[in-house]
Amino acid sequence: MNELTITRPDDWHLHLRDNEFLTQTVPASARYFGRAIIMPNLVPPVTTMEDAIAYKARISKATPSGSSFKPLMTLYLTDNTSPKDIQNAVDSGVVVACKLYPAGATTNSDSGVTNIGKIKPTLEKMAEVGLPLLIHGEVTTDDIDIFDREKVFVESTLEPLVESIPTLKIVVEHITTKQAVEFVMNAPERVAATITPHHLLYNRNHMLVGGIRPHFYCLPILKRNEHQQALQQAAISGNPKFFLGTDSAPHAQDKKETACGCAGCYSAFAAIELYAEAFEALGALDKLEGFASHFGPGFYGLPRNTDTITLVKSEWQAPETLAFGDTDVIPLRAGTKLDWQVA
Ligand SMILES: NC(=O)N[C@@H](CC(=O)O)C(=O)O
Ligand SMILES: [Zn+2]
Ligand SMILES: [Zn+2]
Repeated sequence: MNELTITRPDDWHLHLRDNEFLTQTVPASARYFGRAIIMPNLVPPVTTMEDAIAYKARISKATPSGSSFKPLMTLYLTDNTSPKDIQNAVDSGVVVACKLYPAGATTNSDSGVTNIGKIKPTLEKMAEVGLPLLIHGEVTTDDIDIFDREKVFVESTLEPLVESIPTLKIVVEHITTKQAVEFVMNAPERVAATITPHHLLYNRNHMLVGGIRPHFYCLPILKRNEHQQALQQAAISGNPKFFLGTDSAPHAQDKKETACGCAGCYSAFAAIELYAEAFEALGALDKLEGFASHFGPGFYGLPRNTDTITLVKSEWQAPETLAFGDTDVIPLRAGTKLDWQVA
């Protein structure tokens, strides 16, 4: 297949950062994504409906004229997020979900939730009003190995949470293990997962064999190839619980190439192109449209986009660097050949 036309896709997990960065990050995603779930881990985080409205306005200002790109805003849950905050968020009509970062789990998660038990009434309120809970699913305790943090979170936190609030919609974000795949597959219909392009295309060997490659460092960290294979099978399965979320998370080059580098891969410049490559390698290009364009809106209860985009098989080279505020970001696959382009 040399050409593929699909319903316009959406990105259900995206970091746009803020202020001077928006002029680069927003046009990159607005190029062909219809909508995106905008992650709230700014400094300070987006914790109130007012913050979300103001952030949305800054994103809209950076959206190219003529683009129909729609940011879908989220709130960052803290130990202090109250049921009233949830009600305000829903009433605003701007917030479509709330994000749970276990405190200390990832970039800008210091104000995250220290103990899920503390916000049970808030989560119950979310269930009542139908707001999905988006979860960075990793435990953070020192005694748990970084490669096991998602697996342990599934057992210790997700399984009891799904039971304890029987109507709460949950997205396990950026899953990276076969345990997470199995958990989501066996969970009720109200539980889904996003899968990133980098976790489909790479495993920890790509990051660590022959030299350490900081631009593959993200959280949850790349795992063994058997986990990569489980994610690939989930993505091409046609199961609507698994859908596209890039977790495109740009950091300036000097924040990645340093003694203690930040976690996050920047993929938004070529996201659907990278997914197409991954699906093609699995002989499953026919499954891309469901994953990228149908299952996400289905889960969120939103209409599908009504127009299409066309992917063309035609080799090009990913840029070595891209502008990022007054610095640079090194994109995923910098300087290498990509097979697909959006016409
Ligand atoms: N995925 C990452 O490695 N980093 C994300 C945060 C996140 O999604 O966990 C970021 O904001 O940089
Ligand atoms: Zn995360
Ligand atoms: Zn993320």
